[in-house]
Amino acid sequence: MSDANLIQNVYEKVCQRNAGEVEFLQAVKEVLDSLAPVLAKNPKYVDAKILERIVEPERQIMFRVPWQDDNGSVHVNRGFRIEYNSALGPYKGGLRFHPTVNASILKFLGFEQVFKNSLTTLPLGGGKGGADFDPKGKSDSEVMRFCQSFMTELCRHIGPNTDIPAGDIGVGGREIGYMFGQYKKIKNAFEGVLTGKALNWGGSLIRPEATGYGAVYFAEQMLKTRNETFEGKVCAVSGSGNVAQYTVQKLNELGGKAVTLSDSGGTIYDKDGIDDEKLAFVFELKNVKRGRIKEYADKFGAEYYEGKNPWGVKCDCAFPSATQNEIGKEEAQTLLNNGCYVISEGANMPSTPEAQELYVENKILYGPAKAANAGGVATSGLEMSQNSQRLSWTREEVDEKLKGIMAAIHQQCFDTAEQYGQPGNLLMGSNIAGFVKVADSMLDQGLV
Ligand SMILES: NC(=O)C1=CN([C@@H]2O[C@H](COP(=O)(O)OP(=O)(O)OC[C@H]3O[C@@H](n4cnc5c(N)ncnc54)[C@H](OP(=O)(O)O)[C@@H]3O)[C@@H](O)[C@H]2O)C=CC1
Ligand SMILES: O=C(O)CCC(=O)C(=O)O
Repeated sequence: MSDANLIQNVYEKVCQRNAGEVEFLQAVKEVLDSLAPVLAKNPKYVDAKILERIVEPERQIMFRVPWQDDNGSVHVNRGFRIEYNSALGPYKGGLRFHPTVNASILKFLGFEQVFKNSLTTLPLGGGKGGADFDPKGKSDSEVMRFCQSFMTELCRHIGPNTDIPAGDIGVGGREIGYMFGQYKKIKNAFEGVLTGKALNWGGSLIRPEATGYGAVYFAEQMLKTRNETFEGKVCAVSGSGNVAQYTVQKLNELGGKAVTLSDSGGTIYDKDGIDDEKLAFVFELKNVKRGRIKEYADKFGAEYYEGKNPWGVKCDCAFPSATQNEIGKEEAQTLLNNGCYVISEGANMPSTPEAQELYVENKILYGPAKAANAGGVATSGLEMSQNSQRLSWTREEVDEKLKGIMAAIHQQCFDTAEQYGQPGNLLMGSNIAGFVKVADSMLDQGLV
């Protein structure tokens, strides 16, 4: 059978076994579509059925999460942990609390995480988890009770050498704190079982900043290949949560001008730029008051586009930092028509396959999610190292390491794309470079 046919067969089997899981199937197809030249060079992967094994999660855990609201009413949510692949190290990846969470979304995220973590060069396997719980509009006490109930079950499955969750959409410092407290109480162990912890009790400097900073460092590396910098570049950023906030902060520091932010209600457009003072308002609005981005427009007289995303705004660079499939073919074409030529994905799988095809065809500087947003999990890896050594590194030390890791990831993707005859195609480069290390480790470890 030809390698292309083998890949098609594997994909069809995944479709049959995971019928209707559209996000998961999309993520699998993207990786498989890059792999024919790797199989041609490495028949050992075919013989050992690496593709058939790598698409299947090692373990999928689903559980009931009962909790009580402030009025005493009982609610039941569904919790998950997908322990996808441990060839490179313990399972590592975030937890998402959002009403749309289901097995398909967490399997796509877990699958992506395997290759992303491989690119970081750190010893991290891949996993993801979460619940269809919506923290929006809930009191702190309700969020705490939910987190405690979630961890009461999850704690059986995780540990500092087994599986180390972190944050993602809807899970920030507050939620990590409540979950850590419950884990410690049940296990009677103060250990590095979660990352994204607060500094006082085992967190790392720069972890909150890392995903956003990393996406900007990655874009900086892409610009460097054309002898350019961020100086004067107009940047569109989506989302207004953790990743978006620190993306804007780093862009400001490097001379870029961020002009948009968004949430599920709409987009703000500030043609003068979201400077550090305005960004401080966003930090307070989103992380303390937990308000809507529209209030930025009210406060600073910026434009507000109700129900719209930022991709219609003229920009040089785009940083999708909200959620999956937020840039479709039409939005991608609009970005290109408006002169955008740098896309660095802070969110996971924010571009549809049709949008990705346009980026590659037009040879723009495209940093795919599993490479461009790997700074978050990489810094989680640095948090784990500090926990193991009972040490805390300085802000400068962690930031330097993050910068070095992002440059190394870019170089790996760039070199791999060249090696496989597709110079500049970092989509292909990231998929192949991420895959090869995991595949080789699976071969080393036998049929497990
Ligand atoms: N945190 C991390 O370290 C990492 C995060 N990522 C990815 O980055 C992205 C953002 O995560 P993060 O910043 O942590 O999450 P947050 O919860 O802090 O922020 C998410 C932001 O995205 C918006 N958003 C979420 N869903 C939608 C939607 N369906 N439509 C429009 N806007 C939406 C939210 O708006 P609203 O409040 O209205 O829902 C909010 O502004 C995700 O794709 C995540 O997987 C990737 C690597 C690491
Ligand atoms: O820091 C981590 O472990 C998880 C980060 C994450 O969820 C991601 O990279 O998507």
